[in-house]
Amino acid sequence: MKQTPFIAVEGAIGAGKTTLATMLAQEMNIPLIKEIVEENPFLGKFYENIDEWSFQLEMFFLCNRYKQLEDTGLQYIANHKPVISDYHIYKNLIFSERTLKGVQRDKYRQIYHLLTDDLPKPDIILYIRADLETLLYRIKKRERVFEQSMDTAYLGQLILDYEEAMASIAINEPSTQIITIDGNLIDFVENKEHFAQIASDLKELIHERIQHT
Ligand SMILES: Nc1ncnc2c1ncn2[C@@H]1O[C@H](COP(=O)(O)OP(=O)(O)OP(=O)(O)O)[C@@H](O)[C@H]1O
Ligand SMILES: Nc1nc(=O)c2ncn([C@H]3C[C@H](O)[C@@H](CO)O3)c2[nH]1
Repeated sequence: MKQTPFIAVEGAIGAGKTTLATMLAQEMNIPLIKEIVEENPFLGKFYENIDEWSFQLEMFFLCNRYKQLEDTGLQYIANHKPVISDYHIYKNLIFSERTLKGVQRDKYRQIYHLLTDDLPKPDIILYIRADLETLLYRIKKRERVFEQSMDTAYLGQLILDYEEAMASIAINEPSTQIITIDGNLIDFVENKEHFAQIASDLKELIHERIQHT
C-alpha cells in the first residue's frame, strides 16, 4: 500500500462533499482539490434541458477533472504529499450513464476510459450517504438558482446509482478503502463532535495504512 493517501469525498448532489473536504483539508493541513461549479457554462442550461446539453456538460466535467487530477498526480502524489478532493473521477460515469444515450453514451464511455484509466485513484473514499429528503433540503438551503428546478426523480435515481457505484468500487478496487458516513444523522457542519469523530477515524485509517506499508 502507498504511504501517502489520496482522499476523495463522494456522495450524491448536496450530500456535503465540498463542505467536508474543505473542513478536513483545513484540519489536516493538506491541499484541497475542488471541482469547478460556478464557472461551468453548461450547468444552468443542462438543468433546463438535460437531453440537449448533457454531452457538452459531461465532457466539460471530464476535461476539467482530467486536468485537475493530472496536475494532482504530478504536484502531490508523485512527491508523496497527501491531498484531498471533493470528488472521485468515477462520478463522471455515474452521471453520464444516466444523462447520455445511444451513440453519445458509447463515445463518452470510450473517452472516459482513455483519459482516466491511468490517472491517480484515491486510496480512501469518504462516502456521504444521504436520503432524498436530506439532499432536497440541503439543495434548497444552498440556493444555487439553477438547481432549484431539479427533477426529484433524477436525484432519487442518482442516490441509487451512487450506492451501486460504491459497491462496485469496493469489489473492483479492493485497495480503495471506503468510509461511509450517515449524512442524514451526522451533522459535521453544526456538531463539532461529529466532525471530530470523522477526522479522528480518517487519521486512524491513514495511520493503519502507514503501519501496514
Ligand atoms: N452534514 C451536514 N449537516 C448539515 N448541513 C450540511 C451538511 N453537509 C452539508 N450541509 C449543507 O448542505 C449544503 C450542500 O453542501 P455542499 O455544497 O458541501 O454539498 P456537495 O456534496 O459538495 O454538493 P454538490 O454535489 O453540488 O457538489 C451546504 O449549504 C452545506 O452547508
Ligand atoms: N451531469 C452531471 N455530471 C457530472 O459529472 C457532475 N458533477 C457534478 N454535477 C452537478 C451536480 C451539482 O448540481 C453541481 C455541482 O456539483 O454539478 C454533475 N452533473
